[in-house]
Amino acid sequence: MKSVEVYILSGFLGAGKTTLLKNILKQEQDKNRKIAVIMNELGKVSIDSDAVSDDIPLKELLNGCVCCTMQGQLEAQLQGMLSQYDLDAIYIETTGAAHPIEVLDACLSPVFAEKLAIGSIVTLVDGARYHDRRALSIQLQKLLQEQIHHADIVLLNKVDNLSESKQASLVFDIQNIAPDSKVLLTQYANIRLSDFQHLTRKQQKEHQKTHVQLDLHLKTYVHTFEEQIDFDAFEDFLRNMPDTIYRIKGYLSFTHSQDTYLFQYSYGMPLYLKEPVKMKKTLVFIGENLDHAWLYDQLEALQK
Ligand SMILES: Nc1nc2c(ncn2[C@@H]2O[C@H](COP(=O)(O)OP(=O)(O)OP(=O)(O)O)[C@@H](O)[C@H]2O)c(=O)[nH]1
Repeated sequence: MKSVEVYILSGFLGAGKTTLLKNILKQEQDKNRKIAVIMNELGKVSIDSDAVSDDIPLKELLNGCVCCTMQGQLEAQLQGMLSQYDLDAIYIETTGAAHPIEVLDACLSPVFAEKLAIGSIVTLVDGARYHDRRALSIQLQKLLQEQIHHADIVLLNKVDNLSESKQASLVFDIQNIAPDSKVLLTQYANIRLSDFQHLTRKQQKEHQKTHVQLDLHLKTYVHTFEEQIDFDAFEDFLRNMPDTIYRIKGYLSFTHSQDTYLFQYSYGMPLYLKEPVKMKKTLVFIGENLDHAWLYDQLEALQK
């Protein structure tokens, strides 16, 4: 019986996991391989699921992290996919707060032992964020380190935001943490399947368990706008919000235009992309110790 390859895409919030997944799915489809995707998001609503075309089986695990509270659900999803489809590979996109080994553990249930072949753990690192990692809380720094330490391949991504000397020093730092891992410098997570498929998996190393809810205090907040908002006021809000908001994504529409925009924010960088389809105007925030009442008031005020 052939076994289904499983790949785990890991990396901190906004590092480029969905960008990588899109690249990979295109290459897998060009090779006519049958692929399924499991996406795990910390928030209650899914923003990234559009990255996966309708002909690819997709299961979403929302509002929690597979590495702690949702391991059982991941096992159930894997089981369901294996019985429903004849697959070549399953990709699991973890939340930015996930510990890759905990996710791996959930895939190693005795129930699947003969059906799944763990391919590799691919960890993405946002170059500029990693360079400034000391600004993050100790727990988050530890998490970034663990995500790198357990990777079979590390992508130092967003190198377009890094000077050559910073790139070199970060590769050195990463190789110190993960001496046996392959490290690639990437822009928009542009790699080939052969870069990460059929790597020899390392032995599982000892790891320190880091739970999203208990240790990291990472919280999510979801806000839905009824009305269009003022663009300049929104940009002011972004400049003034606490720097412990690490990630925002969702859909917006502004008073100056009839268009809907997909909005992405990671590590200080906002990005607005015109969205052809009208979407509910919902933003998901992820950060440490989020003050929900403050966010609610600030965001509601943007509609006035
Ligand atoms: N400048 C630059 N931006 C990038 C690069 N790769 C990804 N991005 C952008 O970074 C933002 C976050 O990328 P995603 O792929 O959504 O990141 P993610 O890790 O899936 O994010 P979460 O699921 O929220 O953890 C998006 O706006 C991407 O277009 C890169 O190499 N350079």
